[in-house]
Amino acid sequence: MDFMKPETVLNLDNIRQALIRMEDTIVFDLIERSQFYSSPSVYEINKFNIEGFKGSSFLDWSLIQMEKAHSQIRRYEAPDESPFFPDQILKPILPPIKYPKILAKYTDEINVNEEIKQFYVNEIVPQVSCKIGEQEENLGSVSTCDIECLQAISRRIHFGKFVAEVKYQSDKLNYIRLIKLKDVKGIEDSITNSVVENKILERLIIKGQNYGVDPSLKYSQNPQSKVKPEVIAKLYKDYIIPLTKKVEVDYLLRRLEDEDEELVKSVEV
Ligand SMILES: O=C(O)C(=O)C[C@]1(C(=O)O)C=C[C@@H](O)C=C1
Repeated sequence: MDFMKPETVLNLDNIRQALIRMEDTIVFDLIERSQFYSSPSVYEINKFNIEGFKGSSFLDWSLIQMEKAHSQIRRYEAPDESPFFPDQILKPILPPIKYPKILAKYTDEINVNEEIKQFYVNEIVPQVSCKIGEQEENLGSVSTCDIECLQAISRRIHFGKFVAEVKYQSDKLNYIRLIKLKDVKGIEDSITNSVVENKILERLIIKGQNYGVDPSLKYSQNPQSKVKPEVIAKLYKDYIIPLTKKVEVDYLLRRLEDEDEELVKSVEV
């Protein structure tokens, strides 16, 4: 898909292909994280005395520095990128890109990164790290690895906005009615496709089994998967897919803010 060509983005098959490709990134990033100890110091508030950063963790501090640098190279101008600290990012050094409008005007306000950070730290880290505890010399590596994981998961989850936009466009009158009724359950049901969800979970098990082992050991007695494939599938089932759906619902609930008023009025509820 090409963000300069909205028709390639607003296509459910293309979006689902992109989501499948993102599974690879996420699975590999989690495998990277599994080399390290859980490292609670990275997440503890005020663990290190960093000037001007009272109330933050070392991870937050690292993430802010990274987002400042990435914002200057235009990362957050792309419609598929959402910063964790939107009020801290800087103006790009490179000239702005004029992306055509694909999503509704309030898109940047739909941001679940705080929830992503919470489940990443509280659920993912303890389940994927090789050991509970820490190794002082690895704290920096842990935080850079965490940033990779968080950015990949955030991009995947916020892709829900594109899914929601396609679904809205393909069944506008029904969605306008559901949105006017504030029928959250109705919207949730209409965006849910259990067949697609089950396929994702099955595929993740296979990816975890294949990507997580040294290919030369694949047929040995004890190939030792680096992250248990079931753990990856369960993280998707319990957090990544539900949060993607939350993004879709949150996006749709506001969709009439960017719709023709006459059309909205004409839909009876
Ligand atoms: O592919 C879709 O239709 C989506 O809405 C995305 C997604 C997902 O998170 O992968 C979420 C909800 C659907 O039930 C199926 C899959």
